[in-house]
Amino acid sequence: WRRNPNKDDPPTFPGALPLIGHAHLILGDSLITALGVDFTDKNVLNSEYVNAAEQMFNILVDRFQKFWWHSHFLYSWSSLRKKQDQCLKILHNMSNTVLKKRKADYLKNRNCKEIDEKTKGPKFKPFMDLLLELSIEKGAFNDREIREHVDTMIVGGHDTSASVLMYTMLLIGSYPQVQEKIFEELHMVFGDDDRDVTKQDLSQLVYLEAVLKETMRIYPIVPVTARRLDKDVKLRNCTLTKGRTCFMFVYGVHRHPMWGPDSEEFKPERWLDPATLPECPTAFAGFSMGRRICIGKSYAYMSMKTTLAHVFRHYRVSGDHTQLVAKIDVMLKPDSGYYITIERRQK
Ligand code: HEM
Repeated sequence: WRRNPNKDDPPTFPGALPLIGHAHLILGDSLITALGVDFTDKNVLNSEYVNAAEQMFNILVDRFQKFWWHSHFLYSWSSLRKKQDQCLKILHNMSNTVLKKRKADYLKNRNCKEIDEKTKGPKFKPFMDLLLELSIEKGAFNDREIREHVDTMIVGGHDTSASVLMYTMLLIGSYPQVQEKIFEELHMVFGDDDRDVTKQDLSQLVYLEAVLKETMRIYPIVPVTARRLDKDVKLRNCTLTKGRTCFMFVYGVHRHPMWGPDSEEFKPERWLDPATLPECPTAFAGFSMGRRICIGKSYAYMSMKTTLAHVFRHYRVSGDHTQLVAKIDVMLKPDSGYYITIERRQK
């Protein structure tokens, strides 16, 4: 199925999986656990929000590319700024709604929760409830600060795992021998059973994890990261001065010669032998690195492995990564759509 850039178009191959729907499920699941709100409910995560988030990324890149808009004064008069305000209104509206709803629920259930915890032990708490607890019980955050965390969480968890899954399927579809190895590993763990995936299963899906890592190396969906320097940083030939913003080109780091002469090739096996990986611990920055590394990393691996374990037990994917034209933006997005076909495996 070629994922058409026009998301409303139906899949063109019979029997194709509703991947767009699934992408939303992944996003929905991660945000239920993070924010405690059901984002698979179309009234909560609607296309208006998704479009606004996508447009916001485009606006950021557009402003960055036009130096005259770097001036706050000139930018404040631009049409782009107007568009930005409209998008932000939609985005903030969403995080405010989430915040209001959870806060009301939190206050309503506060007493029951205390009794519950005393009698039944601690229960699972979404990240959002932890923020609210710190805010309401300890005064650690005000509403604006919580809302900003909610914004970060929605943007951080939005479309990331879904995009990585699309790239992974494209590469798996382009390398049939990789697909067969995945199938064999799945068969070893699950046999012919169509059961759900457990945490213990996930730790056994070593090759599948290597495939995910290799995909994120070749196609890092956050291809560039930015940091504002809070002190001077001395490099070999120059010093980056405090107060500047630096951009790190993750896409380039992932294809650097330190990965070996085959750095441009898709080889999941390299992840199975530490000797074939670069010595530098930050050579892989698919989830960024350091203190601000992605907080959803472990969750993302679990959800992506679970999804792939379900898909590849039943379906065979064909793809052609050579047709992919990717565009480096805030996220690495395909300009060409994804060339993927899916068919059911014969029993
Ligand atoms: C394969 C999936 C994912 C990838 C590749 C990914 C990648 C990243 C990257 C590269 C950053 C750092 C951005 C920077 O340094 O400027 C980041 C930050 C973040 N991610 Fe993820 N992410 C994924 C999934 C998720 C999920 C599922 C969630 C939430 C449930 C999440 C929540 C966050 C948050 C909150 C931050 C900001 C952390 C901070 O600034 O301290 N991510 N992610």
